[in-house]
Amino acid sequence: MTSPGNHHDELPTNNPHYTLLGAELKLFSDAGFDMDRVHLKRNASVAQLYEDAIKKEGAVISSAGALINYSGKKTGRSPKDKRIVFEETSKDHVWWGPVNIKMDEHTFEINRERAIDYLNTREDIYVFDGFAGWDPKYRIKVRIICSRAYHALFMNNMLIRPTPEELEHFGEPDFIIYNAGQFPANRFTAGMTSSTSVEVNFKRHEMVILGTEYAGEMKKGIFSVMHYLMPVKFNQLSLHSSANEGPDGDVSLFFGLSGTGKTTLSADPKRALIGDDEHVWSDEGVFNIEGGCYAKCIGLSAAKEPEIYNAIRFGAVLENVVYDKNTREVDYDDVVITENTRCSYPIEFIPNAKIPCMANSPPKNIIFLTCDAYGVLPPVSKLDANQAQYHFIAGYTSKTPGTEDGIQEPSPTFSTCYGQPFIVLHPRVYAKMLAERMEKHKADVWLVNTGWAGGKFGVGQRCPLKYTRKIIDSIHDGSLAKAKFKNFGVFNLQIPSQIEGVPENLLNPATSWPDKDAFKTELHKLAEMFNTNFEKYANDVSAEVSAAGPKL
Ligand SMILES: Nc1ncnc2c1ncn2[C@@H]1O[C@H](COP(=O)(O)OP(=O)(O)O)[C@@H](O)[C@H]1O
Ligand SMILES: C=C(OP(=O)(O)O)C(=O)O
Ligand SMILES: [Mn+2]
Repeated sequence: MTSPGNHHDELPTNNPHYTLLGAELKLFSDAGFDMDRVHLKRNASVAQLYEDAIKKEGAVISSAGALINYSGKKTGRSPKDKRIVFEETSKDHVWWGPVNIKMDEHTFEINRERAIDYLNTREDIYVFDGFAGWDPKYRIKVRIICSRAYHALFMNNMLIRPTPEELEHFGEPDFIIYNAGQFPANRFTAGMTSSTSVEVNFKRHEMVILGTEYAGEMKKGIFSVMHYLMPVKFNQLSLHSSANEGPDGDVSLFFGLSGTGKTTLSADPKRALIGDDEHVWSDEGVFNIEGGCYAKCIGLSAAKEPEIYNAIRFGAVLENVVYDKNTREVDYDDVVITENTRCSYPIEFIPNAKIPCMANSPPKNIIFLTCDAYGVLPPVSKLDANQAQYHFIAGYTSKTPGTEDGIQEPSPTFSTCYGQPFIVLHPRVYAKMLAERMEKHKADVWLVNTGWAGGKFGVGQRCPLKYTRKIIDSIHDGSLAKAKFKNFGVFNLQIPSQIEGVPENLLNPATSWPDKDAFKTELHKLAEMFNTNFEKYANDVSAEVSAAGPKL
């Protein structure tokens, strides 16, 4: 079982799939790894990754058994440092611009070499082989190569974990991430502007990470890859949404930018969790891309979010949290390191997860989560088909502090497809596929504002989670679809007059704001922002969709 120079004899023998042999090993030497020196640890056990992270990276075990790690300087994504390689296979598909910034092939090669050179200097190199996409018809094989045990454990949680048989017959991966995030990029390399670089090469099926140890880059990187491959190669629709399923098999999708409530609201004891962040609406139904969840930990409590709270145990990875040195208890309210404290855990840590994470029916309810910082949009409204298109393309919401480098307070944004940082193709491509599917399967579409509400609920406070949950319940039990609606002017949204368990006053910002003039001013201001933002999409949609926006 040993090959020259590769210290396999030192490895535990109780995991026969640990070792890479022959042709598989040759992929590493061909890539530039110094096989006489490096020590590959492939799909190492959770226990071993814990030990390594503790010994080498200063990780500690929380009182609940999770592994507490730190990602260093970067505690959120670095969208300004993300690049896509401009080459013959990608050039006509990618929506080039501020989201998908071009990088030339040569620069990619320089950075890739730099990453591998750095990895060659490490004592251990961690390899994690897993899948993205639960439906075997559309899944891809992903290989993570990294220098931190913490990153390997993170991707062990976030990708779909292979069975021993699948690992044994894994073969050549469809996509590889080289994560040398501990080492900086060279700012003086042509085309580079900082020492952080997150770059995807669709021709080479590779991604390179330098100068950031924020683990979320890897999972969102794979999401970008799927956001390209699914529509382009498979004609299937990838979605930045969570998904769950009711006892009768009805599927709900929750779209939303980071921090809007995908993870929180999809973990619902009354429903089976399909996934918390990335899905595909395929010809067969809905499937999750990932094998785990990545929850925000800020303000987390057992009382408010018991499913997530209890998922934080042995095997889970806690990032950038503050803990008590004696008890090892985590203080989820302490945000001195970052507001973007996180935990990743395998999806089966949520008690009612649906494994395999897929449903063979199309969604019945589609919920657009928005976090309105102005407190103008109602907590829930019903959208018609044109409004659904309009709002999906507009993607109005707020950025949550800490999720992106440099965002310090909730900042209003139009994040197209409710996930602008991750889309690779022009928004019209995803919007068209969504419209076709919604039309065919007659899904109901709801706009839910989990952000600031007006009146006594407003002023510095988000819509209380317990009321948002009641709203979601009323969607799922069918009562909301049958409710009496009235028109919410300017935006022309249909809002319900009543929902059981929700104060009536909360449902209509026009009445919940104590200062009516201030409300009107804010409403008009937001409507104008919508109209200005949508001008750039005027030629991409029908006249009916364009007309579905606010009217002043
Ligand atoms: N009304 C609400 N609905 C959903 N989440 C809320 C609400 N009010 C506060 N929150 C908090 O907002 C955060 C939502 O984050 P999360 O569910 O992880 O979002 P996402 O998965 O979309 O990134 C959680 O910390 C949650 O406790
Ligand atoms: C991990 C992220 O997303 P989400 O909050 O949607 O899980 C992110 O935006 O970096
Ligand atoms: Mn989430």
